[in-house]
Amino acid sequence: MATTDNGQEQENQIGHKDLAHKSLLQNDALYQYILETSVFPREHQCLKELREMTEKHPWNLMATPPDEGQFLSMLIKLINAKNTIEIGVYTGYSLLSTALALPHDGKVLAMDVNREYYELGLPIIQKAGVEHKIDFREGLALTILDEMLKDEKKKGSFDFVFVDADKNNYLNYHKRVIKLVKVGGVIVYDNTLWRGSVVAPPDAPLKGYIKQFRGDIMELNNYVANDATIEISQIPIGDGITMCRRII
Ligand SMILES: C[S@@+](CC[C@H](N)C(=O)[O-])C[C@H]1O[C@@H](n2cnc3c(N)ncnc32)[C@H](O)[C@@H]1O
Repeated sequence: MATTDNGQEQENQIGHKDLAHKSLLQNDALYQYILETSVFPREHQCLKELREMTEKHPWNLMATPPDEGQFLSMLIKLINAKNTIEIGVYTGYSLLSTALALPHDGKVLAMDVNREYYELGLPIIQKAGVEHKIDFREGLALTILDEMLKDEKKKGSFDFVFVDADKNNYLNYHKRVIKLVKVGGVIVYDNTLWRGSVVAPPDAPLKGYIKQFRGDIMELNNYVANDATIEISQIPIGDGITMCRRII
C-alpha cells in the first residue's frame, strides 16, 4: 500500500481485488500486470490451490504474496539451497514455494507456534508430493533455535533461512540464525518495510498492529545495515524483504 501519513484512508483507496494488501506498489494495475504476466502463468497448481484456500481464511493477511513466493523460489534455486529453515509457516504458501524449489533430497525445517494453521495447508502440500522435504516443528521459534544451537554440527549448516513470524523477535532471530546459516548462505526477513510505516512521521494514524511492531522492524533494519558479518539488499516486493548474505 502507499505509505501513509493518512494510513487508513490510503489503505481504503487501494482496491486491488483480494491481493491489494500484499503489495507496496501504489498502482494496482501494475501489480495486477506483474501477477498476470509473470506469476500466475507459472504458479504451480498446488500453490494456486493453497493460495485460494488461504484467501478464505480470516488471517489471510499473513500469507506470503504470490510474487514474493516466486522470488523466494528463484532465489533458492539460484543459490542451490538444499538445507533450509522457515520461521513462521501459517497455512504454508512460502513453505510450499520453498519445498517445490528444493531438490528432491532438500530439506526445510519449518517452525510455527500453531500446528493447526500448517494442517490446513498440509493436504495440498501432500498432493504436491513434497511433504518428505518438510520437517515441521510446533513451538516457539526462539526455543527451537536455542535447542538447535546446542548442537555444534548445526552451526553453519543451513543454506537459506526465511523469517516471517513475530516481528518483536526479529532481532533475536537474527542473532541466532546468523550462527546457523553457512558463510555464503542467505537469510530473508519478511515485512521489513512494514506497510511503508518505517518512513511514517511519529504522529501518523497507523493501525494498531503496524504501530506496535514498527519499532521492532526498524531496529532490525538498523542492525542489519551495520552488521559487518553480512551484506544486505532490501527489496520492495510484498511488504518489503531484506536479504542478508553471510560473509564472515
Ligand atoms: C506472517 S505468518 C507466516 C506466513 C507464511 N510465511 C506464509 O507464507 O503464509 C506468521 C506465523 O508465525 C507464527 N508465529 C508467531 N509467533 C511465533 C513464534 N514465537 N514462534 C513460532 N511461530 C510463531 C504464527 O502462528 C503465524 O503462523
